[in-house]
This record gives sequence, structure tokens and C-alpha cells, in this order.
Amino acid sequence: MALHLVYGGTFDPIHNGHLAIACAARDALACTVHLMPAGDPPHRAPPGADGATRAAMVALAIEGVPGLVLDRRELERVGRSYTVDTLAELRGTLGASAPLAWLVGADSLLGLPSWHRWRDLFALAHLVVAERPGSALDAALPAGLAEALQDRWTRAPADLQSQPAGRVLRLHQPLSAVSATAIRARLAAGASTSGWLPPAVAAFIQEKGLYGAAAPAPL
Ligand SMILES: Nc1ncnc2c1ncn2[C@@H]1O[C@H](COP(=O)(O)OP(=O)(O)OP(=O)(O)O)[C@@H](O)[C@H]1O
Ligand SMILES: O=C(O)c1ccc[n+]([C@@H]2O[C@H](COP(=O)([O-])O)[C@@H](O)[C@H]2O)c1
Repeated sequence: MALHLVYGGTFDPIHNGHLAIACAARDALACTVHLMPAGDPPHRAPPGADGATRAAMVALAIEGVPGLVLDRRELERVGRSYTVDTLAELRGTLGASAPLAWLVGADSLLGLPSWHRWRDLFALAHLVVAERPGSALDAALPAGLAEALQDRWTRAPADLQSQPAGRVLRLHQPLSAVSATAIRARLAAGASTSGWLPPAVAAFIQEKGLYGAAAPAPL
């Protein structure tokens, strides 16, 4: 059975760092990546752009990119977008034996113990962790997290295909220092975001004047 890999994020906005890890995961695991904008993301201030707008930017970013698709389910659900609820819903649809995985950046993994019912996640899905500058996976992990992960690490993508849930795979992709926070700050300051955004997303942001970006002057 093919691995169902979900990449959840606020995507406020989606940027080239997101696309790089989605493509790296697709290639390493030979599967489709389902990008899932969070409707009401837990543990952070409300996004600058609404859910429909963030999903529109994801759709523009992945247009023509093989193996990346948009999943809107968290935008259609009322209430906080807890990952454990999303994975339980997917597990119900896919069945108990289907391999299911959730893709996160290293900073998200380090914060995992603050997630809603985080220990239940391992029974529902595998975790795929992308390295991120500033979030060391080689350093000592917080107590509790290290213990929860210690027997789950694998280097073999095949383990994520042959088991339904519970393994953790580290993705060794080229590092990208891009963040949505830095992009929003640059847009608001009128500074360049060249190379950080997919061109169609950059054009959409300018056209809509999102994040304080100046709309282009009329001809
Ligand atoms: N450059 C990157 N390298 C690796 N992982 C990343 C990168 N950017 C984002 N991620 C991961 O992608 C997921 C979604 O990220 P998110 O949409 O919050 O982007 P962000 O750039 O971290 O945004 P913000 O700066 O607003 O927090 C998270 O798990 C995050 O760790
Ligand atoms: O379920 C939780 O408690 C939880 C806490 C923090 C983050 N998440 C999810 O992790 C993904 C990345 O979150 P963020 O804030 O880095 O964009 C996104 O899909 C969030 O909904 C989930």
C-alpha cells in the first residue's frame, strides 16, 4: 500500500523552504505529498492571511509540480486544527493497516511535547523530520521527547511503507534558512524577497497587497 504523507503547516505564506522539503520527502519516500494548510493553527497567533488565501497560495506554489497536492480538510473543519484529530480522521478513512506519515521541520519536532495529545500521534502515523537551520537534531533532545523517540528512529524509507505508524525518519535535504516570519517582515518593510517565494506566490502577494506588500502602481 502506498504511503500517505501529509505536510501540515500554517503556510503564511508558503515559501521555497516548504517546497524544498516537500520535494525532498516526495523523492526520498517515492510518494505523493499532501500539503495541508492549518485552518486554525494551534500554538501561535492567528495567521496574517485567512485560510482560503493561504490555500490559494499553496495551490499556486504546487501548480505543475509533480507529486504535490493540496488537502483542504483542516480548513473545512471547525475549531483548532489539532494534528491528532486530523490523523485520526485520516486513519479512519485509510484503514488500520495503511502507512500514514506527517512531515515536520526540526523546530516543530523539538516543540512536539507541547502538542495536543502528542504521545497519541505515534499510534496514528510515522513522523518524517526535515532538518532546519537553528534546530539541532544532533544535540540532546528535551527529556521526554528523546525517550519517546528512542526506539522509533529509522534510516530506512522502506520501514515507513511496511508499517502503518510509529517510526521516525530524518530527511537529509539541503538546508534552507527561509521562514515565513522573515518573508512577512521583508514584505512589510518593502524589502526584496527574491528567491524565497515561488514566482506565482510572489505575484499573488503583490497583486493582493498581502502582508503590507505595496500593490503595483497602476500603468
Ligand atoms: N526552511 C525550512 N526548513 C525546514 N522546515 C521548515 C522550513 N520552513 C518551514 N518548515 C517546517 O514546515 C512546517 C510548516 O511551517 P510554517 O508554515 O510554520 O513555516 P515557517 O516558515 O516556520 O513560518 P513562521 O515563520 O510563520 O513560523 C513546520 O513543521 C516547519 O518546521
Ligand atoms: O496538534 C497540535 O497541538 C499542534 C501544535 C503545533 C503545530 N501543529 C501543526 O504542525 C504544523 C506546523 O505548525 P506551524 O505552526 O509550524 O505552521 C501545522 O499543521 C500545525 O497545525 C499541531
